[in-house]
Amino acid sequence: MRFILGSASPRRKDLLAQLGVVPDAILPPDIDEDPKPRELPRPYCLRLAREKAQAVVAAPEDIVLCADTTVALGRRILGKPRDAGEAAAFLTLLGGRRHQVITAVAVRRGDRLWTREVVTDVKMKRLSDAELNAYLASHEWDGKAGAYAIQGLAGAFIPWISGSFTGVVGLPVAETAALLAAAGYPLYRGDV
Ligand SMILES: Cc1cn([C@H]2C[C@H](O)[C@@H](COP(=O)(O)OP(=O)(O)OP(=O)(O)O)O2)c(=O)[nH]c1=O
Repeated sequence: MRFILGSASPRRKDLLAQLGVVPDAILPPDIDEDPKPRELPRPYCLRLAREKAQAVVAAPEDIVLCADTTVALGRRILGKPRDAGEAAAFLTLLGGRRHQVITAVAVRRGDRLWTREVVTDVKMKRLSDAELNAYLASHEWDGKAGAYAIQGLAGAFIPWISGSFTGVVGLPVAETAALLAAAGYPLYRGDV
């Protein structure tokens, strides 16, 4: 059995390391991440995690783990911003409100698939022009759903969350441990 991380995200690799899991291979899937017309954030996020896990080529005994993180403002999906202008628009929408960060995790072994979704409520303060401009200049928004990363400078904008911090960063470690155990990954055996 090999453990394959199907993700290009360095955060996901680091969060797995927190569980003592080191991938034998990293094979990021390349799927179309466009939402379907009128698709809601939770079904979208779960669909993407599933499609990522199905897209990774693996042997039947291998365990594949993929995830997707989506920022939802009501029914609206805020994906990864295309440029600084879109990042500014996202952060302006999120500031002064509560939103949800959904992370769906999919673990596949052969044709069996285990999934979990974790939803976290996040409150972001309204940003001043100086805060917004400094954040845009940092480029930390690049490649992040909703145009921010709670684990970096944007932590200063987030006074409150309810849910899973690791879920917001990209991989909820408690739920991931449970999925890996369900798939037969030898998590708590020191000899692997
Ligand atoms: C909201 C938020 C998102 N993110 C990141 C996690 C994800 O990497 C990214 C959302 O994009 P994803 O599409 O979930 O993941 P990815 O494209 O980075 O990697 P892959 O599909 O190969 O697994 O946003 C943070 O790092 N911190 C945060 O606070």
